[in-house]
Amino acid sequence: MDSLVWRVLPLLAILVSFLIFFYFKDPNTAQLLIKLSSDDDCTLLPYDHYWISSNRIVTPQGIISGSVEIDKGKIISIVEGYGKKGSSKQEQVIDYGEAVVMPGLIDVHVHLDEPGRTDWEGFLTGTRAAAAGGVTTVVDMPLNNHPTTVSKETLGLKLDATKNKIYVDVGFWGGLIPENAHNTTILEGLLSAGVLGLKSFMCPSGINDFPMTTIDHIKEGLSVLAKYRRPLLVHAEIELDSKNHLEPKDNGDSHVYSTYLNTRPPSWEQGAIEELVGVTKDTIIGGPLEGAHVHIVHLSDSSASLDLIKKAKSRGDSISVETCPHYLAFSSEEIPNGDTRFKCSPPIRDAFNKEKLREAILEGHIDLLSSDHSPTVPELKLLEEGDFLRAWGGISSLQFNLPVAWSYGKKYGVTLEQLSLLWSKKPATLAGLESKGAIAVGNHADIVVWQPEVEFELNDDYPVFLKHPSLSAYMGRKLSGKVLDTFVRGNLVFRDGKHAPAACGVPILAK
Ligand SMILES: NC(=O)NC(NC(N)=O)C(=O)[O-]
Ligand SMILES: [Zn+2]
Ligand SMILES: [Zn+2]
Repeated sequence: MDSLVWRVLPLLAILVSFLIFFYFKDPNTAQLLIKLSSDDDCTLLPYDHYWISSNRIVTPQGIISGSVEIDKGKIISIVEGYGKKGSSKQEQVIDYGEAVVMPGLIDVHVHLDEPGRTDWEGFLTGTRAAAAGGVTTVVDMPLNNHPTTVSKETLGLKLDATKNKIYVDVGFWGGLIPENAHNTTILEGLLSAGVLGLKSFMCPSGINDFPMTTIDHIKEGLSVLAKYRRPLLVHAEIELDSKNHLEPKDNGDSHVYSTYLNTRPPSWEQGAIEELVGVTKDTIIGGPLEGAHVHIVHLSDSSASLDLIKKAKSRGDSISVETCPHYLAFSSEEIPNGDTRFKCSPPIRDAFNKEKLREAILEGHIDLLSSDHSPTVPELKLLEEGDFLRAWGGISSLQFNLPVAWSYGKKYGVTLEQLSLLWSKKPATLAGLESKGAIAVGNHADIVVWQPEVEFELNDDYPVFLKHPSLSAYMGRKLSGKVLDTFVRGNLVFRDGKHAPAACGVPILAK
């Protein structure tokens, strides 16, 4: 008997050390090995009623020095005066000193690609990266996943795929494609099932089961959306005929960025937006499409396209526009030959265009920022070949939204209050997330705590949680703005490089 115990014990010890090794080596593997389910595993904090104090809390009324009281996931009071917690017991106070306490970022343009293309990204990797970057809510695009999210049933597949995998809250855009634009039953089914709005392409999307829509499909979609009071997001580029193309430079060498840039001129964006504003005129109060809203995603052209949007806004159209950090950080002149990490559509344009986009942000003509995080696998990004014409278009950036927007934005005068409008309040409004987007009493305690002054380099030692870190155009850059802690509905989901043991984000469905 004794000898049996002595034989089993070492085996048991080996098994336990194996489990411990995998747990600390790779938390994803740990999730597969050990089923974690308790509520306590959702948060790195041992209590659910606590205060967060800081000298720099970004609120809708400005930056205050004080404390935010959180109870069971909600903000229940905000007290001005640092060190004055409003409670005599003050049992649980997290004092962040000079670190900035800001509403968590809401990224309304993220391609998580699950189900169907989890080798590109996925709910687990994407939302872990989001949490590490202070993004507390993402809204997932209806394409690159397979099948695309174009019906109640395909939304159901998305929801199934989120189980135990989302570290932050996730909403969903549904797809508007010719097939459902003509079929109100499918479209209403999708909207009733809870997508926050619809998304369509005015040019080929690169995904077979996500065909482009004409302006007539868009009108049909808007008339349904008007009833639900939810937005239509549009990839606004339209393929114009060859006479509108600029002459290819550099002999059409596909390893040179300008060759690709010339294939998608600003007139493609202008052409699409011209058609759109012809329709958004009907969204004015009292108009036939009152209740509908058009949101133009990832605007790159800061000239005529932006003018059209400004004019439509001043006329009272229900229209908004986003741009992405890569259009504010990079310019075409700097993109090295063959570096396909920078390929996206619409393309990154020249430095003059970038400056105009920056001005438009400061002047309030651009409503919000989003990442358009759209990764793929290395084989399709063609880094080895460096072929801009054949490589997949999409920038990988979700984890770096905050430090990138801050590092490049502060140089031209963006303030913390503006950042929180562009990344939290306005995106919450677009997506209809009433309890998110601001540090305000009654709201979800979705909070990022970060140090704007701390600099770091995105090198190989930096903990990147994206599925394919090497595909991000930001690798190798020096940035400022280190995320310390991320709270999602009061759960501390990320602290100083480490995630909570379990994924307790929730799917957000519109009612
Ligand atoms: N299928 C995509 O993910 N496309 C995306 N690609 C980019 N932006 O290059 C997009 O949002 O258009
Ligand atoms: Zn797009
Ligand atoms: Zn996109």
